[in-house]
Amino acid sequence: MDSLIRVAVVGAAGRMGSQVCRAVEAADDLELVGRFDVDDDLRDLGGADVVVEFSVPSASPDNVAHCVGQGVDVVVGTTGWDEERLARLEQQIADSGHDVGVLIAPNFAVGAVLMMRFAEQAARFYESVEIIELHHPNKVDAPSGTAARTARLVAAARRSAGLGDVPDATTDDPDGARGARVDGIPVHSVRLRGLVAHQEVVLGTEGETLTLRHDSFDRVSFMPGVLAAVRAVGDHPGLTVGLENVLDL
Ligand SMILES: NC(=O)C1=CN([C@@H]2O[C@H](COP(=O)(O)OP(=O)(O)OC[C@H]3O[C@@H](n4cnc5c(N)ncnc54)[C@H](O)[C@@H]3O)[C@@H](O)[C@H]2O)C=CC1
Ligand SMILES: O=C(O)C1=N[C@H](C(=O)O)C[C@H](O)C1
Repeated sequence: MDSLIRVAVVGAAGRMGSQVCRAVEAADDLELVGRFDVDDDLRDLGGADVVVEFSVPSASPDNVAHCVGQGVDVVVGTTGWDEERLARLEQQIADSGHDVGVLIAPNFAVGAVLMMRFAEQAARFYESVEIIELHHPNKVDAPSGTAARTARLVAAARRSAGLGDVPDATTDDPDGARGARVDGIPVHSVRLRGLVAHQEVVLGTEGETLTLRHDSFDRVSFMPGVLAAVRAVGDHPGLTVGLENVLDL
């Protein structure tokens, strides 16, 4: 049998981190060698081959930079990776002198990845599009990373197709009822006890609408994607954004 992949988890005490620890322990080809959370010294990362990072947006860039500096591949699920952060990370990888791979995915659920792809494909056929993301009320960031990425993919597809702004006659919205705009696409965030992670992409044109919806009812839904990324990241040196890159989509 090939040697086991040694995995450490950063953010191990959190909702996602603890689920990842259980998934790694249950996998025959992986070995859990470290659990790190806030205030732990990451040092040599427990001798890990791959780190899985699910912490908070304010801490993730430093944690990932530490792993890169140690020459350890990283799978990142934490949100908040805007263009500026990604550019800085790309430079850190280039400067590290290590042939290291970093895979960042805003959503590891296969259905969510497909939803993003379908939304991108559908975008050019519809004049209107809005995104509604719905999450548990303990989530600290809004809009969700998934919604932000979906909006950017849809906006790029619309631009390629020569579509202009989404139609919207609103001139009077003192309470922000029309939601946020990400790359010109309206995004609405709902926080509700009982939910886990959900998103709708609603597209409309004359006489018809199309609704794409994905629901994660349990955090186990993210685990096949996380484990696929752990197994693949060593074959993807440099920075990779999106699980679709290891799913052959
Ligand atoms: N990509 C994906 O598929 C998914 C991404 N997420 C994202 O993952 C992140 C974590 O989500 P949850 O687990 O629900 O949050 P959580 O709040 O349950 O867990 C975060 C953990 O990070 C720890 N932490 C805080 N500062 C740290 C530091 N400096 N170093 C190491 N650990 C630190 C906290 O103590 C906590 O244990 C969020 O950004 C969330 O949006 C969540 C679900 C799926
Ligand atoms: O915080 C969460 O729970 C989730 N965060 C990610 C996001 O912001 O898109 C992925 C998923 O939606 C769950």
